[in-house]
Amino acid sequence: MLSPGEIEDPQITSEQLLSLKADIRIINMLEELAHKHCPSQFQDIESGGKISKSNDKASALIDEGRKMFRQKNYMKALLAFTQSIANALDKTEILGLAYGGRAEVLFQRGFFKECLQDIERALENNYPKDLVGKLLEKKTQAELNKATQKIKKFHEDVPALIHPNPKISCAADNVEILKDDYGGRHVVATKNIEAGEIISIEKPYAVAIGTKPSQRFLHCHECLETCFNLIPCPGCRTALYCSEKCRDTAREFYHYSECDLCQFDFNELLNVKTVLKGLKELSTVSADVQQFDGTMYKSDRYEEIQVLQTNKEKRSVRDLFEAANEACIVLHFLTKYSDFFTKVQISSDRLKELLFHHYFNTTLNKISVEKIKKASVDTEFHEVGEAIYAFSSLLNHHCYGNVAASFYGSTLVLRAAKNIKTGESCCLTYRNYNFAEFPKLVRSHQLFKYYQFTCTCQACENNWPIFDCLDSGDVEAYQQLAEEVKKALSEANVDINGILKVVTKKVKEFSAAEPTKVDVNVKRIFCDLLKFSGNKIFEF
Ligand SMILES: C[S@@+](CC[C@H](N)C(=O)[O-])C[C@H]1O[C@@H](n2cnc3c(N)ncnc32)[C@H](O)[C@@H]1O
Repeated sequence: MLSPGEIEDPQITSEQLLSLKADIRIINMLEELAHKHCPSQFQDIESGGKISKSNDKASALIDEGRKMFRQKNYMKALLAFTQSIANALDKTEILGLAYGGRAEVLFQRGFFKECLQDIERALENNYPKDLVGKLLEKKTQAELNKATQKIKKFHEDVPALIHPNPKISCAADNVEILKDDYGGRHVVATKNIEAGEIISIEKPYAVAIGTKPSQRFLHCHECLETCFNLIPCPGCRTALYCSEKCRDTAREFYHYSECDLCQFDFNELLNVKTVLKGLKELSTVSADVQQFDGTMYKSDRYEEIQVLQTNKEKRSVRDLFEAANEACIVLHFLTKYSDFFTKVQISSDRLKELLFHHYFNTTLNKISVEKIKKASVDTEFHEVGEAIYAFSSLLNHHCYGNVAASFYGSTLVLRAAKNIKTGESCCLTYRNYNFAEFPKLVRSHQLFKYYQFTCTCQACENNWPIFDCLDSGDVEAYQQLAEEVKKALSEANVDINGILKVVTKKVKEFSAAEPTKVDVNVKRIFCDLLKFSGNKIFEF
């Protein structure tokens, strides 16, 4: 793909581009430049070839899976068989063999329910007749062992909203959405909220799985739940799902055309998914329901997503170019290689504009979906993917945020990370740019780079020092608490709720003044503990 540096033209400034006003005029001007400087970029991508499913590749991956299984490297075996399943052609013996191989691995690791599902799938996909007898023996053994399976679900149930907000579908009745000239829309407490209280429980509008094998071969690409026996999209070798339900939902709402893009290695772009889903929604929902009347803020409606901030007017030429270039490339491939325009009534120019708009809208509002690795006072996080949320995106940034995020699959639960007073803004700490870890200069630079604003939070205005220079606080009491946390989270004695009560009590005692080292540590432990009932990493 053409890099923005290659079209850097001293004649153009972002002011001149933005003075063209209409997005389509900006995109067309940048497209013209791209054609002038790199006329072959579409062909370059096309010459990489359409990478479709291949039984040769699938067969090689089965061999790899078997080798890993013999070496007792069960995780690598699982990844190889799942990749083989993604590559194998539907209803072929190779697909049957890949399911059969994975069933063996799942049996070995005690995932009997998943093993039984894969045995059924192997049988439905032409598993070789001479090997069926052995597979059925495994089935009998798995049936016998099913009741002994230890891990039945990968996280606690998503909590319930006890007092729903009458105006925001995913929120509790303790917040409202306000708007001002400086920070735009933001979320404000309408009553005193105690540390730990739920603010919202929100499902994403769209998600995009990460690109690493540990992300894409162990999680559903639609709901981001952990799954050790994913099933493939029958059309491309990219998308994998935890169930037929997720596969069908994805196909209905965005994969209907994304599937054709996947074959050119456009790896699940969040902005493209959002546009495809939005267009499908607009074309299928009746005009009455579609009308955004402002009485209820909804998380599953495109209007809410479309009007999320873009900061387009503050972007550099480089950013504008990248967005325009991506929009033109996606349009080219959709036009040439999919039947998108027979499914959705829209002009090419309008589609380009929407892709351009959502490029910015997504980069500014996307939230990273995390998993937590069990530890005591030093918790590790791993990203599963990225998602876009209509309400949670409205929380502004604070370098010592008062809201904690936990994920259950892709469902995002926001809770107060300390006591929040009526009228106070509810804020997250974007990309974890917190005052204790990053000096003000670094925070300002990064926040401006990613979000185009200058932070004026208490920590920035009052120049709070970084962790090492803070007052210590009651260290003795902290050490005692840290020991209790360690004990409560030790393998033999996991008692999240008990220890959470103890830590919540401490967090509620925080004063409004500059935090001490102990305050910062206790708040971090508190936020981590809130996450323990959500996504976790499981040993396989
Ligand atoms: C994810 S959005 C938050 C919602 C946004 N305020 C809106 O109106 O849609 C991020 C953008 O909000 C604004 N913002 C967030 N935190 C801010 C803060 N502390 N001060 C000023 N602007 C802020 C910036 O424009 C930033 O790019």
